[in-house]
Amino acid sequence: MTEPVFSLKDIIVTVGDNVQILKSLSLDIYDGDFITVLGTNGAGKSTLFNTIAGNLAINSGQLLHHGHNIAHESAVARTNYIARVFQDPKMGTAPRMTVAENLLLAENRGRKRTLRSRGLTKEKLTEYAQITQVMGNNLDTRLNTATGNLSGGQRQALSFLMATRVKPELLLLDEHTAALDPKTSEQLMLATNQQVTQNKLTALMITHNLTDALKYGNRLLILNAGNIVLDVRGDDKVALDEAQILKYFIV
Ligand SMILES: Nc1ncnc2c1ncn2[C@@H]1O[C@H](COP(=O)(O)OP(=O)(O)OP(=O)(O)O)[C@@H](O)[C@H]1O
Repeated sequence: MTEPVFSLKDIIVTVGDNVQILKSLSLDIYDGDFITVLGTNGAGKSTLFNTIAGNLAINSGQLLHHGHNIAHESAVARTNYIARVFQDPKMGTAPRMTVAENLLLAENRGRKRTLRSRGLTKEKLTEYAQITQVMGNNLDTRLNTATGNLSGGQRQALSFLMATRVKPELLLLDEHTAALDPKTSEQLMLATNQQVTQNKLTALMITHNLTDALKYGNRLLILNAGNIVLDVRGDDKVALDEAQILKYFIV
């Protein structure tokens, strides 16, 4: 069987007075997995992402990347192979820089100075027009606009493109469509699915939208009280419905 790209083994995370918020959580993430992550408020979904991204220390257990324990690696070091898109459109982009400048910045992430691209050439701008056009929200007409002047949907689409400009080994989507109006949210979700499947990205997506969780991805997780209570993939996921999912939403 293929080795997982990331493996969480018996992860315990405690806060405050020894309160466990992840309780011996184990999870193997395989190349190409597109996993939707559900759970009640406070179930531990963002804590799981913070743990994987290195924003929260683990108390015990192992976090393996291709078999190597990265639990003590800094969050900054992990950005070389893990990318994240947050719920808040203001995060993930530099507001005073233009769309094109932000994309160039993302492209240079993790590269040595000598390998950096030569700046915003005509060819680059043509390439950026093509990749932004795919997002279907006129971002391609705003390449020279300061990011702070974009709509929330355009800014989230840009955050997504930046997170995936250099193909990450793991993409963490943290309710990235939740702050958008229904139409814009659906548009970004469709573009997300297209990009994740076409580019064979490995991704975890937290959502409170049961329809999206069922519709997208090859695998679905439900967290409850700091642990995984359901982990289904393939045909088992296809066979799930909202009523079955809701049975796992125990507060
Ligand atoms: N740094 C922290 N200090 C104290 N408690 C924390 C910390 N981080 C998370 N928690 C607590 O851990 C629990 C899980 O929080 P988490 O944010 O992971 O839940 P969630 O599933 O993402 O919820 P939501 O759907 O509301 O975003 C909550 O009870 C939260 O209050």
